[in-house]
Amino acid sequence: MRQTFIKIIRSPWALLLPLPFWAVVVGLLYWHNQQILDEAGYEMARQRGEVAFTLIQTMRHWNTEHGGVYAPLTEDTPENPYLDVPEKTITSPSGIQLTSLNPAYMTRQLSELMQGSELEINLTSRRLMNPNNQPDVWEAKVLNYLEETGASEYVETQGEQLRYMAPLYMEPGCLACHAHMGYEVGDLRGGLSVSFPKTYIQRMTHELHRESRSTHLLAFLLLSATGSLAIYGLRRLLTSLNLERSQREAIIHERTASLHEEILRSRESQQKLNYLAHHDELTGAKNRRWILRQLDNLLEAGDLEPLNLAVIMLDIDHFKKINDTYGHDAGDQVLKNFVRTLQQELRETDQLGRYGGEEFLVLLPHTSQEAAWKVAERLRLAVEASLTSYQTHQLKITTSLGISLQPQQPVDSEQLINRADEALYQAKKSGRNRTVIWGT
Ligand SMILES: Nc1nc2c(ncn2[C@@H]2O[C@H](COP(=O)(O)OP(=O)(O)OP(=O)(O)O)[C@@H](O)[C@H]2O)c(=O)[nH]1
Repeated sequence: MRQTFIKIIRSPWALLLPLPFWAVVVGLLYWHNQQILDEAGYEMARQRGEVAFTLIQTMRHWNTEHGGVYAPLTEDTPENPYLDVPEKTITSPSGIQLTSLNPAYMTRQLSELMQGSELEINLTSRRLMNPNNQPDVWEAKVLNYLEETGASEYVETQGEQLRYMAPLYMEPGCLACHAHMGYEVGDLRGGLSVSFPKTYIQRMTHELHRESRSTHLLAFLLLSATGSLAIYGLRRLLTSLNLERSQREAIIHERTASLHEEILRSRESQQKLNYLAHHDELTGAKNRRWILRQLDNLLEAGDLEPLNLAVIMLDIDHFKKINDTYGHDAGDQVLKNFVRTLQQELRETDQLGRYGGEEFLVLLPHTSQEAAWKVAERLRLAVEASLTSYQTHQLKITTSLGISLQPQQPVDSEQLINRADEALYQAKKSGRNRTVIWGT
């Protein structure tokens, strides 16, 4: 989900994303606003119709309350043929003929006067006295509606006209003229319709519509631009975060690698230290400390029968000569080859260690004097037969060996070594390249 979001934001089309989004949102708001404006237009039309109706109705009340009013009898105001009241037409003391105008007659005259103007009114009747009050099709339909629902008004657009109609109910004052038609107080007698061109409302709402359009367009542009800017900012933030992350990853990678190297180095040096703790660096044989401890351990373990542990001390004959003749490096090579030769001849349980310089110790546990002699001789002969290649030279050496055996009366390691050393000394003294057992 998070990855998909990041993928969308980073796509080249992401900056255009706010456009359809805000087009839909602002479009809906605009549509809603249009609905409100249309409703406001309808309300304006209704109020205009209501005002006109109230004015006419107030005049009709006024007329009714006076039991009709007199106006001079003229060609435009003839006697009302549908009015059946006493003194319908009278003559004033000055000889002017005055005829009685009831509310219906007066309304009709007003309606005729208003004809052709922007606002027209029309009086309609349910039970006709005056055929001029015949409702048109729309009015007849609305009268039925008003009678059925008891609604106080009705507004509708008809073609290019907005039409408003409100009911007229029979009032006590009206009965004087209309009782003979069978009306009772409260009966729907007819209605007064008001009509005016739709353009009247359109004129008033046009400006509002225009303003609404430009406001919504502006809002759409601003919101889309802000959205695109926000996405642009987000993309930059993502890029910089990404960069920072890769830099951090590179640093971590680098540090991990160097840490790894460091660990390897320290492991290697630890291994070397461990090795050097037990071995002689030049020859690879066990070192002096180790071989002496090993001897102590063998003696302390106490599982050795007397005369069953042999210690051989051996020394290269005239080794100094090799150093002096061929150099120290040649001497080193001879020492290494010497150890290799000895190791090849020894069992796994036998221990070889460098005692010092060109002197070595071999520990032979569970070995009798006879067996130790054989081993020593085998070693001596192997060394004698070996050759060390150094540059163009093939160097030959011999070795002298002294053997000491653990006696009946136990002795310590130092005594055993001293005895082996003494035997070695004897071997050297008696001509070298030989084996001597201590005490024989
Ligand atoms: N190249 C080399 N020489 C060593 C090493 N350790 C000791 N030596 C040399 O070994 C020689 C031992 O000489 P000596 O003690 O006189 O004994 P040698 O010459 O073998 O004579 P003998 O033992 O009497 O036969 C000395 O010259 C030491 O410097 C080493 O690790 N490498």
